[in-house]
Amino acid sequence: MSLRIECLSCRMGGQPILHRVDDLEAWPGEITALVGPNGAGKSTLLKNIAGLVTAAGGIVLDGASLSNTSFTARAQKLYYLPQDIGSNSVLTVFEAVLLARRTRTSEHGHEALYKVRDTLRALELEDLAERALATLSGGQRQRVAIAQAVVREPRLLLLDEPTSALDLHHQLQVLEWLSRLARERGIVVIMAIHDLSLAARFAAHVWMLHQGRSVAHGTPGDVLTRARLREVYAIETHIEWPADQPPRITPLAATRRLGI
Ligand SMILES: Nc1ncnc2c1ncn2[C@@H]1O[C@H](COP(=O)(O)OP(=O)(O)OP(=O)(O)O)[C@@H](O)[C@H]1O
Repeated sequence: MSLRIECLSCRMGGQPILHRVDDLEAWPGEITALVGPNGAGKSTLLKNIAGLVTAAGGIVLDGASLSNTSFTARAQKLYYLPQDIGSNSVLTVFEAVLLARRTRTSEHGHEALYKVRDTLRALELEDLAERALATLSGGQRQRVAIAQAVVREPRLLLLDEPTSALDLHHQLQVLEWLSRLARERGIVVIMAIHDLSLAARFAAHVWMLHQGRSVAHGTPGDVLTRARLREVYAIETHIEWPADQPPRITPLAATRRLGI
């Protein structure tokens, strides 16, 4: 399975948001990082792929256009994890993840319970299994949302800043686990992310958006250059690609005052 974006344009609130975003491809077994400054159009692009927003242009999954696929049929193939996942639910963590599993498959009995337990264990959520969602911290809630996404076993996983609320341990733990899942299950994972060091470390491909346009795509080394980060993010950076350590992209200074 691969996903291809062809000449995608989108308007929201009467305004053009995405402008002919073209020639982007994501492959199974790998994480594709979607990067760009605030308002670049990352969430809008993910919502387009998920079918939550109407767009003109092509979204092609496995050679077939998703644009003509019903929302229900899309939901069988993909899962979109939004940026805002606030919840006041009285469901427990276990019930919420089980419900996510059961709405995806019709399996009965122990299999769903095993899947839920495995997923909770992988995300270090076992100790929270009986807690109500409404009582969790932001980072705990975010890990439950990731569990709800993954337990459904989608073929295409769209994650909007999935590590934004996580501490350093859980950022690495979750991204290592997602990388392994992508590899083992052959899932296409597309993840919007602001931390460029994590993008460089975990993504095989990077799509960069700026002002609703695709400005670069390719390997992290090709896309995340000092010159491009200066142009797109208006920052000076120090970038290292050590052979024996993870890549480091350190922001040094903003090169112009941001309008406040
Ligand atoms: N419902 C809407 N109506 C009108 N404009 C919208 C709507 N949703 C988003 N926008 C605008 O579309 C542009 C892209 O927003 P989007 O949320 O896709 O950006 P983003 O790259 O995900 O940003 P961030 O990094 O801040 O999450 C922004 O200028 C935003 O204000």
